[in-house]
Amino acid sequence: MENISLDFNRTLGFISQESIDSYKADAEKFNLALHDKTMRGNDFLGWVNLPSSISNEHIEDVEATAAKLSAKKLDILVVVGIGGSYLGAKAVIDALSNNFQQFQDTDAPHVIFAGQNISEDYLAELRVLLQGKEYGIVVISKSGTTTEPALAFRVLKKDIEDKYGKEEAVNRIIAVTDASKGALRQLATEEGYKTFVIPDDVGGRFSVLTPVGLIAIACAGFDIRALINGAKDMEAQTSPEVKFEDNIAAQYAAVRNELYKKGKKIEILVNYNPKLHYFAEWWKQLYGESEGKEGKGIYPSSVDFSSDLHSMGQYIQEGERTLFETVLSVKSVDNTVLVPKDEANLDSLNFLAGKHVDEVNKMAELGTVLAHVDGGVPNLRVEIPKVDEYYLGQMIYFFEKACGISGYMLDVNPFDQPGVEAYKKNMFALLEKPGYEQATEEIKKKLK
Ligand SMILES: O=P(O)(O)OC[C@H]1O[C@](O)(CO)[C@@H](O)[C@@H]1O
Repeated sequence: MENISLDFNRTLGFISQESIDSYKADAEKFNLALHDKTMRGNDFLGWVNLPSSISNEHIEDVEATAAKLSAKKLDILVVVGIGGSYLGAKAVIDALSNNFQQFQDTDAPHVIFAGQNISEDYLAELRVLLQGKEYGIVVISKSGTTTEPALAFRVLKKDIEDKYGKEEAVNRIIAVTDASKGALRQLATEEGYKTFVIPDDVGGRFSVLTPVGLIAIACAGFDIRALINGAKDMEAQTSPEVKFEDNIAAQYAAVRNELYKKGKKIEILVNYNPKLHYFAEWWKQLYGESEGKEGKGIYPSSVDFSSDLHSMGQYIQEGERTLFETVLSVKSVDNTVLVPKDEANLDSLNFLAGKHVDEVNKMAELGTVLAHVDGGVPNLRVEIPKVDEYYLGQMIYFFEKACGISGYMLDVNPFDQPGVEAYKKNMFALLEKPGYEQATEEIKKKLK
């Protein structure tokens, strides 16, 4: 069985192999610390051995729940959540779905999302869509109190109860939340929703392999066992028993930290497959929320190539030299399109006649890497044999483990997110939430 692989040779013109190797001791120490739970944030390390600890009974429970919902012949499943409570599911479902899935008649429901923004138009247009559809809801919140999903669910809960009646609505709602605390836990218990627990020791951005991601991915009709198996294999391949020189998670952490020390402050995750757009969104939260602390951290960015070569290509080629790229390179595609010969050849593309379109994409990828490296942008490459559940599972765990090691190399706590509270406090003060009277007064003075 092939594995995903990491190639950082096109960073060696900017940093040395010796400098990368100098991270060996730290990388191995920090990897071990993730398993021994001996460093900061050690209350949130449940993800480290999660893949190998998921029981068959749990998987069967998730699959049975998905089957029960699907038996209702749902047109749509609405997943309500924000941040890590939706990005993992969105990333995996998008990566595995037909590019035009919304126009496909499939046995599985179309999975769409809500509560990931505060757009009145989005919610209004979703409500209209749902009126004419058979649907269910998965509402996900680890804290159970995040405003965006809570607001969306308050609206959608009333709608689904109005449409189906209270009793049937309960059969169409699944809650994924804390085992014992939070508003969503209380609501789910009072209403009698089928609930799944987000383990206390797994933070949102690391929770895609818990019911947070698994329920929606299973309802979308995808193979969560293969996803978990990929993650399980990568858990083994990046364990502390695997030494630095063979451990791609440790190496990725070392290379990105050495590039950061050399002034490369922005990492751009690059894909050449539009289905991976939301994988980058998931990766941005994972790294941005784990490392952006104490005035430090690589800023995680992303582009969709070759499309964004026509929008961001100029900056990446010739802008401020604080960038490096990590390219997600998919080895094999699922379909075949050959370039046809055209007698008139007005577009002068007959030199491509008979080639696979993916061959053009691959040469665009290689040509871009060479141009960007020549332009002063170090390049790493993660090769993925194909985009399926198994290799997505490998990718998820690879980036999670590397993130933990990298955050410790940066000397931050990778597993908290104190900075996310600032906007919430201001928002509640401006909305005059009860209990925020003093904050309201202060913020209004600030606005005068
Ligand atoms: O699942 P919850 O508790 O609603 O949190 C959603 C997201 O909001 C954050 O807590 C940030 O506010 C993320 O860490 C998390 O993934």
